[in-house]
Amino acid sequence: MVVIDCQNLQKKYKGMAALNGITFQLEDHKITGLIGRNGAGKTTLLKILAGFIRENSGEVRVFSNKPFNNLRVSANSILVDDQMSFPDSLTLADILEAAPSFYKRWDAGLAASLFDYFRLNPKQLHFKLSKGAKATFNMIFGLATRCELTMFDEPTNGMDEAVRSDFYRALLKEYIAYPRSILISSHHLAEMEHLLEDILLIHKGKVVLHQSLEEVKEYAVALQGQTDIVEKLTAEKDVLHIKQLDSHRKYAVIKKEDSLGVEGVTIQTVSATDVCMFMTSERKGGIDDVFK
Ligand SMILES: Nc1ncnc2c1ncn2[C@@H]1O[C@H](COP(=O)(O)OP(=O)(O)OP(=O)(O)O)[C@@H](O)[C@H]1O
Repeated sequence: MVVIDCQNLQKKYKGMAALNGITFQLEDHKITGLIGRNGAGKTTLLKILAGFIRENSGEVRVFSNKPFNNLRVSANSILVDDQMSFPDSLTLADILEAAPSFYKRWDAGLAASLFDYFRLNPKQLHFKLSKGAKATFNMIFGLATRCELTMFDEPTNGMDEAVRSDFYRALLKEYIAYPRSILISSHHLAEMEHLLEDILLIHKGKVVLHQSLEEVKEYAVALQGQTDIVEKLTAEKDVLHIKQLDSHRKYAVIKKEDSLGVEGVTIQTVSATDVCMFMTSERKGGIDDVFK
């Protein structure tokens, strides 16, 4: 079943395009990583999907409904981010108590166990929590809703190493026990790679790549060897990244293809993180280009 359907989605802020024709579909029961550089449009996309803001043009459907101001969408989806706000007068315990009246699949047992594990104080007010404690509470809230569509925007921001690793584990365990559609934006692809089935890579408000993680890992190869041989081999190719290693050796990343074997050149795999970084880089040589 298609949970999210975006067709040529556009969003502008004061005339500047944040989303510039986003088209993709998300099937249910998958964990998808929403990856992109700063300013790529990830938060804007998530806010539109959650129904918080409205697109300027194009089509967006969540559970076949337009999400903006839609009760069916908001009761079955949640966006966990650092802007989640609750009434100032409510303690954390009050928030957890009120949650099931809106989220019908709310799991009070899970919320209570995670709350204890992370040693949160039930009498604390949400707006007074530290950055890390707020991120932890929001994550617990998001998981306990068991919403059919659960979206996280940079959920580990502010969490320490141990909490981040616990979060990824809790997310995976929850997903296995109660499958749902999870869309998670992060700058830390490498550390959450083990969770992901698919990658949705966006750049400048457009989808650059939407593939399974396995396909992304197979997307490119790196050639390393004598400069003239590497240059000859990559002359007609779509080069994603290039780096001069020393006075006579070069490193180049190209789209994977068969029969590249040439003596004097080693062929290496390219990680999903690097594929995403190279495909969204303005310069083929990255930061090195600035110092040429
Ligand atoms: N409320 C706003 N008013 C004006 N411009 C905005 C607003 N929100 C976002 N933008 C702009 O829209 C573009 C996309 O921003 P968005 O926050 O969606 O990107 P992002 O991929 O989430 O970035 P980051 O990884 O840095 O959080 C950026 O150029 C940003 O400056």
